[in-house]
Amino acid sequence: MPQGLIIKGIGGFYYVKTEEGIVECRARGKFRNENITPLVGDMVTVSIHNNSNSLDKIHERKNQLIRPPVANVDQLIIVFAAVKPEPNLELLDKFLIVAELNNMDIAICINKIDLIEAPLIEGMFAPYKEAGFNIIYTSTKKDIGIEDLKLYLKDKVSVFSGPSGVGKSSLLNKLHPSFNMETGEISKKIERGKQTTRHTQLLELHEGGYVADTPGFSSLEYEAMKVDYEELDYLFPEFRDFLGQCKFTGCSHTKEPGCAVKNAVEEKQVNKRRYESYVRMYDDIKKLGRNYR
Ligand SMILES: Nc1nc2c(ncn2[C@@H]2O[C@H](COP(=O)(O)OP(=O)(O)OP(=O)(O)O)[C@@H](O)[C@H]2O)c(=O)[nH]1
Ligand SMILES: [Zn+2]
Repeated sequence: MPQGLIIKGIGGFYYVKTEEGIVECRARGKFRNENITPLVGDMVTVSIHNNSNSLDKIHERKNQLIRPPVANVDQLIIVFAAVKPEPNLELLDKFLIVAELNNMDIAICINKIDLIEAPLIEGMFAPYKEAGFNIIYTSTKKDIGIEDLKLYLKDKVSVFSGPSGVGKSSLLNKLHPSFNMETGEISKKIERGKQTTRHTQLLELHEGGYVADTPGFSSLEYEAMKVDYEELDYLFPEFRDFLGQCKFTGCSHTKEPGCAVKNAVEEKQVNKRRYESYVRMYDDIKKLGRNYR
């Protein structure tokens, strides 16, 4: 029986990319009974019949995003603008947590670099580079960095995410001729209502790999609050070398004496602003408690 990837779902039909081509099929009734909805990005087994094909099995998911609804996301492309709007680094830190939490690869894409001097913006993101994150600088206006971005997308299933107005739709339009997404500010507000009913599709890139045609929204930041506060430290990759070296086991790295992470901040081995972002998230998550889930 053929296996493949769901690239589109619309009106009860799923479109599965198999080795033999795209198979249009309906999901078997058992999924509805079990309250399981097949998602774009699912690996599935289908069977071919004369009158209608059926989607028989959904393979185990490695992760799943809610907005946009995509399963098995390999990579989150977190888009911020160099300016207009000014990058909100605390929000960026939350996006990074969501990606780490879901075992997704991460690329930070800083768009609109045509609007600012390169050293200024590189300085701002140096701590992220030092922490090991991939950073791509792009401009859709001046066609900068688009080829670099394509290299990151190759052979992966990627979802773009980031705040409003940073240029996500503009970037997607650059990547694939059929994206044709609405960009700009004025028409955007009118389109907003429509966007919620839009069906997400995975578009196959010429170079190999897929990109979701619906970008994620900044609501992704709330996903970050689902992490256990005890596990938050591990999700800051630049802390990892110091974990386990604090005086107290179970150190929260917020107020305890003899904390190796705080010490690393003082010795400038860990960026202070990233550390402060950690403390704020730690306090917020603790306040929310486990009721939030
Ligand atoms: N100067 C400059 N402007 C850009 C660039 N990329 C996009 N823009 C502009 O920024 C505005 C927002 O771009 P969009 O692509 O609609 O941004 P978005 O992230 O999809 O926005 P939402 O749909 O609100 O989430 C538009 O006016 C674009 O023309 C760039 O590289 N440089
Ligand atoms: Zn500590």
